[in-house]
Amino acid sequence: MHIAIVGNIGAGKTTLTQMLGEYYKWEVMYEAVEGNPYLADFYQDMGRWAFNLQIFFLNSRFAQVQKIRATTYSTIIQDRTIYEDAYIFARNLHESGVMTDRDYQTYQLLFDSIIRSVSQPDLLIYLKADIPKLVSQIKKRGRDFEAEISLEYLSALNNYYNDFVASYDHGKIIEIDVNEMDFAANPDDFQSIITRLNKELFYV
Ligand SMILES: Nc1ncnc2c1ncn2[C@@H]1O[C@H](COP(=O)(O)OP(=O)(O)OP(=O)(O)O)[C@@H](O)[C@H]1O
Repeated sequence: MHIAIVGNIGAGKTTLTQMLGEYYKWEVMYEAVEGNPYLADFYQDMGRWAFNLQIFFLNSRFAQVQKIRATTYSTIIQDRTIYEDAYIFARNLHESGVMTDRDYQTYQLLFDSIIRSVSQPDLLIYLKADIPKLVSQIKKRGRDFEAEISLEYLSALNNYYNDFVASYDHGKIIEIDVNEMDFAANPDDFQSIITRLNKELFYV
């Protein structure tokens, strides 16, 4: 089974991926942040590095979905999906004028070829958070290269996330509003997520 957590920067995907992986003994797949050759440069100069970063993420996410496809014996939980790269991040970079038309077209042609051989996740878990929550979590983790992320960027991404979730038709999706939650520190919050997942996955 393939389960994936989707959500904006700072929504808490990585933490929840790790916690659910431990709880259910699922295999976990994180996104490439440490050792990502473009991410820090991208946040310094988006226009220069947008295309390079998108190609890097697309390739790394494609490698993940191929691995997930080849894994038939266990459940895998994935931290962010290939859909978010294309339908949210790349689309936003193009529509905000950061990525040129020709780069975006090249990206899309590659994405279209790739997506034909990608199986959809069995379940998506969308962590929905408003801007103040995202900002406070980004600040809390204190990555230098994320210090300059603007409110406009976060809020444009949130709009694309809402569109994406509203029109998602590749499979099941559940939405968890995390604005008032701290599932890392509060066991009741984590339990409420487990209860929802048990219902969804195991009908209990
Ligand atoms: N396709 C993409 N285009 C641009 N930036 C991306 C893309 N995919 C991921 N990123 C960036 O890579 C970093 C990923 O960090 P991380 O794995 O901690 O996830 P996150 O998005 O911060 O979410 P969370 O806090 O929910 O785990 C973030 O700065 C994120 O914006």
